[in-house]
Amino acid sequence: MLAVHKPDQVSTAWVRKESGGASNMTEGKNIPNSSADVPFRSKELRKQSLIQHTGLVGVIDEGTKTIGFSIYTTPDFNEIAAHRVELSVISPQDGWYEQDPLEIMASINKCAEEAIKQLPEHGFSSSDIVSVGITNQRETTIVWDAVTGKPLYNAIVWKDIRTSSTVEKIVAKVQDPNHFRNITGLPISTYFSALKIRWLKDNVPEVRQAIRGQRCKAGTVDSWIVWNLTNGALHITDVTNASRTLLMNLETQNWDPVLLKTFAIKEDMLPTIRSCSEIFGKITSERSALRGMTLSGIMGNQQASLLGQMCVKPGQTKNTYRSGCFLLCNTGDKPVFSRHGLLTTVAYKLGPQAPTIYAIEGAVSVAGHALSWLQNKMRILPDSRDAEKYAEMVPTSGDVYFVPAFTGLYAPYWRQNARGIIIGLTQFTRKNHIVRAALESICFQTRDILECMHQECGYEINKLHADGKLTTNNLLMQLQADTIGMPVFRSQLMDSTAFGAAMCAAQAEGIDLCKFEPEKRYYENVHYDTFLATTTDVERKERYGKWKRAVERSLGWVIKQKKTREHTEENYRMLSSLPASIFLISSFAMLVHSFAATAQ
Ligand SMILES: Nc1ncnc2c1ncn2[C@@H]1O[C@H](COP(=O)(O)OP(=O)(O)O)[C@@H](O)[C@H]1O
Ligand SMILES: O=P(O)(O)OC[C@H](O)CO
Repeated sequence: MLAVHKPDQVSTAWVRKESGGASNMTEGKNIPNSSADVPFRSKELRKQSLIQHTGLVGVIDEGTKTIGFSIYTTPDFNEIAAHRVELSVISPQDGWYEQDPLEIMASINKCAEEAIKQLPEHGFSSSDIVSVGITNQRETTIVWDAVTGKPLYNAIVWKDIRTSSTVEKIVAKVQDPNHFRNITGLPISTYFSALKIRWLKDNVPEVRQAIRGQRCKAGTVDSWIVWNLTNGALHITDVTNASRTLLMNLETQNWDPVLLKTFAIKEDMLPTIRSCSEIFGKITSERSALRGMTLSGIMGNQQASLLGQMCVKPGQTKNTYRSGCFLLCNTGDKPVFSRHGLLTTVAYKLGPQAPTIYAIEGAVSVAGHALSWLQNKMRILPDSRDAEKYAEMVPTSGDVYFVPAFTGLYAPYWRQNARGIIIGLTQFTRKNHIVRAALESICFQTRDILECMHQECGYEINKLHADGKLTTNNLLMQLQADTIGMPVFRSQLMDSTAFGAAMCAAQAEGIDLCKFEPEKRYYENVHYDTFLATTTDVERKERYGKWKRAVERSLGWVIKQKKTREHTEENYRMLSSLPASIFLISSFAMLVHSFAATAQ
């Protein structure tokens, strides 16, 4: 059941044609964005407000698949100019995902240049941009030479699993995948940057050489962008990105000496950790059309969308549906440590003196990516945007379940040895059933995480905020409500991530974008489409039970990790080179940490 939801009111039927914004969804190589492509889904929301503008904010949105630069008016939030391009992924081996750091910078520069060119037609110029914010894919790691400014290897992308065997070795040694959880909030997993930096150090001679010469810098993509935009003057990251490295102490919000020692990473390689919203410095790169502008916001993209969705009160939860899915639940100023596989992360810190707000997160590695796979590899979908049309042609998935564990399963399972399965096939199964099962897999994985969140935090989560490209798929949204038995509020803002990042950047300049309160937003139109559940408890229980059985069958498929370069490199001795004493030190330090925490 689908309804348009105005604040405090569920109104008449939603008309699909009004959703609009299709041009923003284009998956072409270059994704043009005209002035008509303001970030709202409904045409009615595109009305220019009559309020006095207080300057423009630019946002660099560096996603895994798409890079964009958008320019917004303040204090209202209207996207008046934007340019987006797709970013290539290099996959030299199964489970390896890399991106070219130079392509990242070239794309950012291109997007900024093209977006700025659109300003005069709206009566603005680049000098009206008062601040620039960055939001980026998290965990993805880049190392570069501080002297030449050149990358020393490709970026290793968050979902890359080349360090699986290292993870297994560490876990075997410490006997607990959660050994560092009460320091970092994270399990030991291929997902996080520490493992990637360590791999680069052990496997790339140029990196080792640069480390020896004290010229090696490492960081997540935000740091690489800032370094380049400031000609190497700033090596910084923000606390949300730092909280995804497995190197940051959640309590002190500094690099943790024990973890640095454990992964043999020198602190001087790493960026300084700053808040999400402050005046970081000026953009000086002569390659950038943003030269002379102030950089004042940095946030990991999933935390940015939590903020952009206005999930500012404990218990408020959002899910961003993109290549992966990322559910974050705001837990206020106290970190909640998970016992069921969720991550504890920094949600935001809106200024050096502002309180740190935490979130608990469940990450799903494969969501929209499953549709891309059906499109590009299986070729049963002409385009992932056709998924809704294909899935609607059948009333159910025909009892087919699809567990897209292409690189193992993330939360709440954290099983690297799982692999994808499609189960329940009969002679009547058609491609439409499989497409529908792929959509349902996104919904079931979301439910897995929501159940955990409920158990971990005790919050009565009774609605889910949804955003991300995939949410244009109405059937997906309806299936989601039907799977979890609660309303799904689809944001009318096309891009909550950019909104969160824009809020951060604007705030440092003293401009409040919507004051972080939904009711203070300057536009008064529809905020959300609401999708209401149409299933009964019994139906949900039965289908979810089957999903769980399918997941069971996907676990443990990989008996031994495939032999990769990582295993054959003579010089790769992560754990053999890791003296037992380090683990003793780390265990001792953990005891001290726990003791300190208990004493408070
Ligand atoms: N209109 C759509 N309908 C269904 N799926 C879509 C649509 N647009 C994008 N996708 C899916 O969303 C994913 C890409 O979203 P995007 O936000 O560009 O990715 P990323 O977060 O990785 O940068 C792809 O996996 C694609 O399959
Ligand atoms: O750009 P996305 O949506 O793939 O974001 C990736 C996440 O930040 C990874 O943790």
